[in-house]
This record gives sequence, C-alpha cells and structure tokens, in this order.
Amino acid sequence: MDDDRSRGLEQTSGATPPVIAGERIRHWPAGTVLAGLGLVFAAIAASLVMWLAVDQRLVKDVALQLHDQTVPWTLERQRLARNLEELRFGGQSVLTAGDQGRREEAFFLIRVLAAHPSMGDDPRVAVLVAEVESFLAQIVSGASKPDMARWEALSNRLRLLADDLSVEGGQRMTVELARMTDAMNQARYKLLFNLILVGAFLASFLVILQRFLIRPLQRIHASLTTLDPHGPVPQPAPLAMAEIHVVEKAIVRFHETLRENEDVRRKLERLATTDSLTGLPNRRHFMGLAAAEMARAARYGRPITVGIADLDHFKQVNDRFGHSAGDHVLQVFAALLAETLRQTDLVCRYGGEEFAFIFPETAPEEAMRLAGRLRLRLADRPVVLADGQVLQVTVSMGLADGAGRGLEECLARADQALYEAKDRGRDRIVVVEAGHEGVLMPP
Ligand SMILES: Nc1nc2c(ncn2[C@@H]2O[C@H](COP(=O)(O)OP(=O)(O)OP(=O)(O)O)[C@@H](O)[C@H]2O)c(=O)[nH]1
Repeated sequence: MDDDRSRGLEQTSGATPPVIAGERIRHWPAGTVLAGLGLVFAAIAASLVMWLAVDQRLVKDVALQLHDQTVPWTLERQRLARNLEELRFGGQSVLTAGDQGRREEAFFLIRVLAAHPSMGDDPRVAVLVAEVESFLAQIVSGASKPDMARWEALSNRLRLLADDLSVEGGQRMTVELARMTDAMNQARYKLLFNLILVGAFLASFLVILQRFLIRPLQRIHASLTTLDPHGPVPQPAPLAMAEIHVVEKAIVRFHETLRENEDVRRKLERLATTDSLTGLPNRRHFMGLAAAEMARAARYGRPITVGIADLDHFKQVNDRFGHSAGDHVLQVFAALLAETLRQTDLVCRYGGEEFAFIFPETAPEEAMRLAGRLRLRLADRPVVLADGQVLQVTVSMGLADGAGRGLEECLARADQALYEAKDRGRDRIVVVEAGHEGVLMPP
C-alpha cells in the first residue's frame, strides 16, 4: 500500500507542467500603464489648450484693436465726412444767399467748421477745406464774383472726399472684423479637432482597460467559479496587465494542485476500500454498503439474502503449491465472482479465503441458484498455476435469508450455514431460511 501511494505521488508530482499561454509576452503593471496613459493624456490636453489659447489671444487682440483704435477712427472718419457735407451745404448757401447779411452768416458757419481741429487730421481734407474757405472768402468779401462752375467742381470734390472717408472707415472695420472672424473660425475648428482627439484618446483608454484589465478579470471570475480539478487547465489571457497575469498563473498552479490532491484522494480512497490482492471491495467497505442495503430492504419489506463462501482445503493449496499459488487461486476466484454475479450484487473479500455476499431483491431460493451457478463454473474451470499444474478448486457456501434481520445476525447465520456445508463434506451450499434450516444442493 505504501509503495502504491508513493508511486502515485511520484506520478502526479512528475506530471508535465501546464502550458501557460502568454508567457513570452511582456505584461505591464497596471499602475505603470495607467500612470503612463494619464501623463500622455495630460500632455496632450495641455498642448491642445495652449494651441487653442493662441487663437483666443488673436481674437482678443483684434477685439481690443477694434475697440481702442478702429471703431473710434471710423467714427472720426464718419464725422469728418459729415462735416465735409455740412461744408458743402454751407458753401452752397453762401453762393445762393439773397443778400450780404445772409452770405456772411452762412460763411461764419463755414469758418467754424473749417476751424474744427479734426479738419487737420487728414491732409487731403485740410487742403480742400482751405481751398473752399479761400474761394468763399473772396466771394463774401466781394473780391470776386460767384463762379458757379468753380463751386460745382469744389462741391464735387467735397462730396467725393466725404464718400472716400466713409468708405475708408468701413473698409478698415471690415478687414479687422474679417481677421477676427477667421481667428474665431479657426478656434472653432481647433476646438472640434481637440474634442475629437480627446474622445479618441478616451475611447482607446477604455479599450485598453477593457482588453487588458476588465476582460481578464472576467476570465478570472469565470475560471474561479467553474474551477474543476478534472476539467481543462484554465488558460491565462495572453494580453493582460502584470498583476492579472500573476493571479492567473496562481490559478493555474492552484488548479494543478487541486488535480494532484484529487488524484491522491481517489487513490487513497481506492486503497482504503479495496482489497489489494483481488481488487474486490474490502470487508470494511463492504460492511458499510451491506448495512445500507439491509436497511433499505427492511424499510421497504424487500427480499434480500446474505452469503459467505470459503474455498475448500485452501491450506493444502498453500502447503502443496506455495503461497503465491494460493494467491493466484484467490485472484482467479475473485475474477469468477466478478463475471458471475449481477451488477446489483455486493461481494467482498471477507478475510483470508472467505468471501461475503449480499444479494439484494433476492429470496434465498434465487440466491441459491446464483450460488449454484458460481459453484458449477468453478468446477468447470480448473485453475492453471504458473508452472502449468492444473488445480481443481471447490467452494462451500452458506446463505441466510436477510429479510427483516440485521446484517451481523445474517452474517452469523450464513457463517453457521457455511460450517454446516463444510461439515457435510464441502463443495456444497447450505441455506438457512426463515423458520427452518436445510441443506440444499443446486442442480
Ligand atoms: N495464499 C494465501 N493464503 C491465505 C491468505 N489468507 C489466508 N490464507 C491461508 O488460507 C488457509 C486457510 O486454512 P484453513 O482456515 O485451515 O481452511 P482450509 O484449509 O481452507 O480448510 P477448510 O476451510 O476447512 O476447507 C491458511 O493456510 C491461510 O494461511 C492469502 O491471502 N493468501
């Protein structure tokens, strides 16, 4: 038994180690991966914010320029244009006034307008205004007669210059606003691009988490909930973070240990319940099974028969042919039992050359027929020893009706019947039935 056990342990400990997929793949620690991804994300986010800030700065500069310079400058141009128009209307009044008083009155307004400081801001305006003022001054002073053709020319130049001034202001504002719109559009596209980039980064982050962390965790969960020592070796995910991989390898080793323990447990169980020479159940194991069968028969009032068989003159076999020949005879007889009895019948090596039986659902008459068949088969098959000698072996058997009785009592009665069979000359079967005893020889 010790040999068997140590042999079994050697076999299990020498088993080929399980092949673990993904051993050659580098597994990164989750902390490093997450910190790395976080740094990359922070760097990208910071660059994107700075990239956006460039446009925001541009928009701010243009807005400031509009507010501080372009709008006041444009308003100034508008006012200048309006003053030129006023000047033109005033000049017209000077030329068309009915009397000298009205002419001087109109010219007074011209002089006030011409003296306005803004008239000096633009050289074109300053020159033209001076020319108009001088032309009108000569008329008002009477130095020259009103020259309508010359006034028409001056009036047209005033109108055109006023138009130019209005358009210039509008043009400059349009250019500035276009710059601002461009910068804002660019900022909008950049923002969109940034959002797509951040979205893509988050999506890949989630994919990495799902693939290298969450899915392997789910595999671990599935492996642990379905861990079966005789099932397939759990295969670690080839792509997983280092911590997960360590746990998965531990599960593989755990599975291997479970399998070894289960193998050893089965071997020990077999050694504890089986007779090593014949392979039949041993007496202790048989007693447990037999007690359960007897109890079941008693509970349901079913027939059951108990038997004990003993090889005849077995001592002589040992003495004449040696102990190993005796062992061989025991093995041959055990094999004969296995092929003759029904699957539901229980048999064990009760001790030495004795065997015990339980025939469930079987009345003594039927058990006797079974025992008779066994006896005849043994008679038909002489045992051939290793050295070629042929040995005729016989068996005696005692049977007891087990209905309504306990196991120990039935075994004792069967043993008694066995002694009876021996007493009466061996190679026979004695049945002890309820109520009476008798010697029965099967046909
Ligand atoms: N070879 C072998 N012999 C065994 C074993 N167990 C018991 N024996 C022998 O079986 C023999 C039993 O002899 P006895 O009890 O005198 O009975 P018997 O010679 O069969 O005579 P009857 O039973 O009266 O027919 C003894 O010699 C035991 O040594 C075993 O495992 N192997």
